[in-house]
Amino acid sequence: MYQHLTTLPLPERTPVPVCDLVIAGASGDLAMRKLFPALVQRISEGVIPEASRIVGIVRSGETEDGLKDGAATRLKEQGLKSPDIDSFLQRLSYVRADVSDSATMGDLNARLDDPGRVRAFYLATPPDLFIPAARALKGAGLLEHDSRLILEKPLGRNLSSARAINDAVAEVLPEGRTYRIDHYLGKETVQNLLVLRFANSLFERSWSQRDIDHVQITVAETVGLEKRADYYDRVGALRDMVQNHVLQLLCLFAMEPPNTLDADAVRDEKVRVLRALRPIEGRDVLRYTVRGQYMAGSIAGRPVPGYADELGRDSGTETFTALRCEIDTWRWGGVPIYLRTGKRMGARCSEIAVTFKSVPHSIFRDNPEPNRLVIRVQPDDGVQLQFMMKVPGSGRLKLVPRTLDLRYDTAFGGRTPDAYERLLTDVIRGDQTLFMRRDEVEAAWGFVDPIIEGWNEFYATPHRYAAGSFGPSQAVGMIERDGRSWAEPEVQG
Ligand SMILES: NC(=O)C1=CN([C@@H]2O[C@H](COP(=O)(O)OP(=O)(O)OC[C@H]3O[C@@H](n4cnc5c(N)ncnc54)[C@H](OP(=O)(O)O)[C@@H]3O)[C@@H](O)[C@H]2O)C=CC1
Ligand SMILES: O=C1O[C@H](COP(=O)(O)O)[C@@H](O)[C@H](O)[C@H]1O
Repeated sequence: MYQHLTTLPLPERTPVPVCDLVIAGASGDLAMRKLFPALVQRISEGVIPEASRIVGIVRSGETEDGLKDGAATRLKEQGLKSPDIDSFLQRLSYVRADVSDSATMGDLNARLDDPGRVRAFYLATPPDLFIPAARALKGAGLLEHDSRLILEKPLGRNLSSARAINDAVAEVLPEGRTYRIDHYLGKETVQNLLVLRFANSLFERSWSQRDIDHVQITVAETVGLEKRADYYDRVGALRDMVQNHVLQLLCLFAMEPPNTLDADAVRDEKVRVLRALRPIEGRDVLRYTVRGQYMAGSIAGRPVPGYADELGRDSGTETFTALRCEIDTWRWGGVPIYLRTGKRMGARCSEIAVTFKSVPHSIFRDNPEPNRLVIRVQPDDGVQLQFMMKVPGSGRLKLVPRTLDLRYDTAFGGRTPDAYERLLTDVIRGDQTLFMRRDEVEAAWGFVDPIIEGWNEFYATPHRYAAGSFGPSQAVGMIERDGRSWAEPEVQG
């Protein structure tokens, strides 16, 4: 049905210039699972030019050959092909340095001997290193020319620590060369949200309180702590997922049309959404938020332990949160936006489900169900539109809801690039559209901070939910109080 689409050429973008990409934290989980695979892919496709170099910063005493063997093993485990891995390894070298100490960066400085190349430093390190690392790189003279600095999330753990990082970074390089990653922005379907909204007049005209009853944004994961127990237990679901990924989805969903696709035009509109979010403060957290922590349960028939067992101790950290938000603007006034995210849920699913208002008057005996548009971010990325149809042959116009299901893979075929593939090449190209500007990050913390303060005062203990469910019953109660119910994501067997 969508065969003709597969023959359309992909849009051309400006070529990626030759670069030196330096990764601090090159032996870490993020580098091994996300950054290296993305680079293998981009190099094998010829997107990153051959002359480019990847330099990993490590602190261990292991030899370069040993480090490369370790990287090759991890990449093979992830299903990447040996010739592609070899091609990546030819461009990869390591230097030993402490990224927070400029005195240790002599070798790195010597390695970066071509000022004509685009130079980017990726801090895939614990976030408490962002300030000392930025200063040390500056002190070593490495942030000159057109150098770029890439910062991973989470940027701080509240507004004041985020500001401190942003201030320190601003002292060593301008905002135009600072790339704050939120990898959700690199996901194809998240970018498709811009196209869906602003390249189709059909939707934009209905995109407001006039036609939309409510919106549900779900980012559900089946994984638990993985190997990040210490990090996660200090952070929790609100800081780990809502402050960044979930609020970014909300921004792209709700923002006004930007005048152009320029980085600042898009980011100006996103920041307006964040600033218009109605604060949830004090005791309101009991009404408009839910905290949860998973107990033992089963996912897809497999038993999984509870959070405290995985962690090895009791904890008051939330692994699930649901919020009822409102955006105080003319476009969105009165439209509840329900957000929920959690670990160890019944299915992995990220989606934005939009429920439109019911018809004002039904001329049928059956009441038509409201139209629903589901923007599926992952898995099975695509767009589903539910509307009412007549049951064929039904004499009295019997109505049923049916869904038009447009899936990315069916529409386009081929492989969908991982978010980091897109983001890494955007840094090298110098395109900041899919990166968070400092005011965005700070506005997001400005919304999240009062919730955390309210939790500390009034809501210290999260409710329990069984692993494999979609969160605690209190989250169901929160939406049912409004006479609505959660859209249950499809559970995969
Ligand atoms: N892993 C993930 O899926 C995600 C991670 N992130 C963020 O990415 C960053 C990295 O996370 P992750 O890879 O999981 O963490 P890891 O703990 O696995 O890796 C951290 C890396 O930083 C290195 N490092 C620490 N201190 C220094 C230093 N002073 N100088 C040089 N290198 C140093 C470590 O080297 P050494 O081995 O010598 O200690 C290690 O390679 C964090 O900010 C995290 O929040 C964000 C999203 C997802
Ligand atoms: O940033 C993070 O994202 C992952 C989820 O990313 P996804 O691309 O797999 O949806 C999450 O598991 C992790 O806790 C968080 O730090």
